[in-house]
Amino acid sequence: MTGSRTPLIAGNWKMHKTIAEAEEFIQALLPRVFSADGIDIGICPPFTSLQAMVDSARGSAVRVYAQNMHHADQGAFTGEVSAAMLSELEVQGTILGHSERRELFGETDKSLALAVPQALEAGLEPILCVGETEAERERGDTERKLRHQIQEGLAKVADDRLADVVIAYEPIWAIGTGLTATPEQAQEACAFVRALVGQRSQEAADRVRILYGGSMKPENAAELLALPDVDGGLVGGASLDPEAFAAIVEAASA
Ligand SMILES: O=C[C@H](O)COP(=O)(O)O
Repeated sequence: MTGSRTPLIAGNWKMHKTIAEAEEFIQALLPRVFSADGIDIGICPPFTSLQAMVDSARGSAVRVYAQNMHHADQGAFTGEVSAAMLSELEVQGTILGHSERRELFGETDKSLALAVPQALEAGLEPILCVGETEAERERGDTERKLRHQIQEGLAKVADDRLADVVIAYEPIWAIGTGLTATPEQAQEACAFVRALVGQRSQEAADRVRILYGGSMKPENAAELLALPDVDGGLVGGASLDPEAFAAIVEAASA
């Protein structure tokens, strides 16, 4: 992290927590992060808990993000929600292109290229996820994959809006596996992502926030968050527990 970029620690709950469980979580989290200064804290609950979390977190340091959004204004897209529907809820933003969405629900770079500017236009902060599989890393294709995902995903974003996108580097082999990228691997990939943004605009590259995601937990957070090109974390499993999540926020404040 560098002093010029505000760190963001965002918890992606995936398909976990009912409204009652989400309420219990936020009531336990708020006093634990009360004094976290200069850190943006985000939670990304399922759609069903968004309104309740926005209401409960109002006035606190915690911002609420959705986990997904469709790129169209409206239409026959059963099960999807639009940017306008999310901004009406007063959420801060939304995750886009999580590897689980890409792998299990067929999301493509092409559809994400439409969703990212759509979110920005609606006043939402997109968290665009990118990352390589284990096989891609083993055959030396990490940079090629990241280049493709970043170039395509940001293709329709104007240069002067690039820094309003948050990018999450999540090596797929580290998600939910307990395997974490080494600090060298995380730094190398995040620096590469920043350089890709720099090919469009150096100013944006200096300002854009790049998160690391993949088995981040209290035990490894400080080391990862100290890396110069890692500006925060997109936390899965460890974000389900208020104590563990608060400890990661604490590591970002150190
Ligand atoms: O969005 C979060 C990531 O998929 C990381 O999940 P994880 O921390 O459970 O590995």
